[in-house]
Amino acid sequence: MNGSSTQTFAQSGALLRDRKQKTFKIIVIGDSSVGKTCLTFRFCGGHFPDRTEATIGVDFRERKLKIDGEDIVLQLWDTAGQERFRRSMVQHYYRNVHAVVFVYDVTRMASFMSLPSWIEECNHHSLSYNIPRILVGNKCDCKDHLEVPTNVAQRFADRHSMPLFETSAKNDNDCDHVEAIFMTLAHKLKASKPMMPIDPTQFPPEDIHRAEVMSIGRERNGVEVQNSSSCYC
Ligand SMILES: Nc1nc2c(ncn2[C@@H]2O[C@H](COP(=O)(O)OP(=O)(O)OP(=O)(O)O)[C@@H](O)[C@H]2O)c(=O)[nH]1
Ligand SMILES: [Mg+2]
Repeated sequence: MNGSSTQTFAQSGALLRDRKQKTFKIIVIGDSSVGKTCLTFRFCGGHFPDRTEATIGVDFRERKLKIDGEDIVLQLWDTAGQERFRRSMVQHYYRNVHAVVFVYDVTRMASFMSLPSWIEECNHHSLSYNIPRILVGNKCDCKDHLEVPTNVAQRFADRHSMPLFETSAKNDNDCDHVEAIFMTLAHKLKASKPMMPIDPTQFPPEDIHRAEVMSIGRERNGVEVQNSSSCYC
């Protein structure tokens, strides 16, 4: 394992630097404030970020891994949970996706209740049922504030044929490790049918960057940008 990095669209040209390297696009979706940014930052940046703001559009984070002697890149798309910050980007999220991570907050039942609508959005964008999908309950460190019992989440996960992981981007000592979750996914992806490297003609970062900048401009002009709410514990 080596070479972690976090980056935004502005730097994303680097993602295309080696077309032969297998790159897997993983989208991370779920309600605002469930901890998508913190989870992806923990895996790619190696620690819990000091502070986060609500994601606007999407942020890229990527990490190179060596699996069975082969270099692969996990490219995590940390998407915005707030509808107004994701509207213009949704089409891009779902293009050429190799895996989906659904995130809810174990201390906030509403975020768990929203999961069907996130699944529905995936289905609406014709995502193949064959691509790996996993369910992640975040903020397990807030033990005194649990609202989503594990057995309820497990039943939901079983119904949707997804593995369930409960974790904490902040402190994963007592729960599933963020590292292990993404490594499990990486092994699964690596073992799946041969993947095409991301094709720059179908994945033009410049266009996406333009879309993101436009979206930021619109939102910053029209509405005050809210910070992510903090932990519920
Ligand atoms: N206690 C605790 N707090 C967390 C954890 N993960 C995230 N948080 C906090 O939850 C808040 C929201 O985290 P973000 O990662 O910004 O949430 P998000 O899902 O990316 O939100 P959007 O970008 O708006 O969609 C922040 O205040 C984090 O510090 C965790 O595992 N434990
Ligand atoms: Mg975010």
